[in-house]
Amino acid sequence: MSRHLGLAEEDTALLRDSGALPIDIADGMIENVLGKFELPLGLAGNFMVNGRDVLIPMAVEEPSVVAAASFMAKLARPAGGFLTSSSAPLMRAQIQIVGLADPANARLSLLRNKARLIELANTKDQLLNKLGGGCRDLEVHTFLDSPRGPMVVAHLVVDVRDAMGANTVNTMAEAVAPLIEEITGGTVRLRILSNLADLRLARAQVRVAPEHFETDAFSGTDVIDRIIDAYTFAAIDPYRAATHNKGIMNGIDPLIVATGNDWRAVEAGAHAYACRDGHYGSLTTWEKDREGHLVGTIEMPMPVGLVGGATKTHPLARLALKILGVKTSQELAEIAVAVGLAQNLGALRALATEGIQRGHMALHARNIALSAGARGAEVDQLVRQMVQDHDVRSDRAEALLKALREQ
Ligand SMILES: CC(C)(COP(=O)([O-])OP(=O)([O-])OC[C@H]1O[C@@H](n2cnc3c(N)ncnc32)[C@H](O)[C@@H]1OP(=O)([O-])[O-])[C@@H](O)C(=O)NCCC(=O)NCCSC(=O)C[C@@](C)(O)CC(=O)[O-]
Ligand SMILES: NC(=O)C1=CN([C@@H]2O[C@H](COP(=O)(O)OP(=O)(O)OC[C@H]3O[C@@H](n4cnc5c(N)ncnc54)[C@H](OP(=O)(O)O)[C@@H]3O)[C@@H](O)[C@H]2O)C=CC1
Repeated sequence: MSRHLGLAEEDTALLRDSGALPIDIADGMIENVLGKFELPLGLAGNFMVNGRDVLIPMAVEEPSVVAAASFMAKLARPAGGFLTSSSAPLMRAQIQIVGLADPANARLSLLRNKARLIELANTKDQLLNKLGGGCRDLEVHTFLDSPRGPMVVAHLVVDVRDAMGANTVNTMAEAVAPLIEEITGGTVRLRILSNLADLRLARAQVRVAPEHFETDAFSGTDVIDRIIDAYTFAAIDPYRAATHNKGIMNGIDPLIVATGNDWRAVEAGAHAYACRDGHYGSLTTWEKDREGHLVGTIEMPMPVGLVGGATKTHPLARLALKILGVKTSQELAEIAVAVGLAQNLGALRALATEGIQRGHMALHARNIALSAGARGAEVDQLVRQMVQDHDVRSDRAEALLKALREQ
């Protein structure tokens, strides 16, 4: 496996070693370090993204996630896998201005001084400028009747290149605050990025022919219609959309965690974007094309980096990026949404046909066996029995284990 992944000796040792994150590095990452909390790191296969085969490292505790993603990536391959694109890595930093008698006037004064403000912001990150990034634009939003009086919010729009960019844009926002006060005569309060990263979008699309969905119980066309009904349910009903989008994040979060990125930022952006039209809806769409093939798309914010945060400090995050073979944050973002799309399809296919429990519980049975106290070969024996009997429960696992040990 290591040879197939092109890993060096030390990479393989890192994966085998339970001490992949040295305690002194962990101690430098956060405060009051007590120890380390580990998660399984799996590898989803079969993914082809823009014609390139790519293995997906996934750090996750939930069974059947890696299997479902791999399964759907396999179904996607005959029609070319996933096609992706993305916008430039643009993040927004917000600067809140209060105490203004004349918000409309303040807005125009800020826009008149746009070039000065951008220039000042760009003095804060010479390296980013050299790399082709930097502050690109200024937007000004006015809230005339907030419960605390008028409020003006300036947005710095910053190309953060291969960083997630929170620290980068926060530094810029703090740097321009005094000039903003001078220009507007108001008082600056918050200076912080927005996690609604709606200018940093990643997109993926996939196409699957009906024959790949065919089973003994369902025709391929029937499965496609059922998947589209399932999607429509999420599109119209926020109670369903929350679960549907959770299924998408089942694929995305494990990749974000494995690469040392900030999953809270990705989650916040995803759900805020899902209600951009004033209605919480699906992050994906599922339709049938003229040939009767199922076509799925996803478009959502994906603020991820290859530098900064824990991406460089956590040894396994570096290794995950090496396995992915990505060179830019945009490539990583595009792969992340492709995995989210595959994961969504996996859940919809199962839910719309046989139901989620058979496939999920068969894999979850290992967890149940482990928590009942089974170890080594006992785990497989318990799993085999529970799956065969369609009876995956803790009390059953405990009873089976007791009987096994008494033999
Ligand atoms: C679980 C499966 C894939 C079984 O599916 P299956 O058809 O019973 O299994 P199979 O043994 O025939 O395997 C089919 C393929 O699945 C993959 N596969 C199968 N097993 C493995 C494995 N161990 N490791 C890696 N890959 C695996 C693999 O690609 C394999 O093909 P092969 O390689 O054999 O040619 C299927 O039942 C499935 O996709 N279920 C959906 C599971 C799911 O979505 N889980 C997420 C958790 S539920 C949740 O939290 C979200 C939800 C559901 O609420 C979201 C929503 O409501 O929208
Ligand atoms: N609301 C939120 O989401 C918040 C998140 N955070 C946290 O912020 C962290 C991410 O911030 P981020 O700004 O990415 O991290 P860093 O500040 O650690 O890294 C970004 C810096 O890396 C340098 N750099 C080197 N190579 C590149 C390159 N190719 N592209 C871009 N920059 C490069 C840049 O300049 P230089 O080295 O010269 O500075 C850049 O400013 C995460 O840990 C996140 O959890 C923090 C606050 C709020």
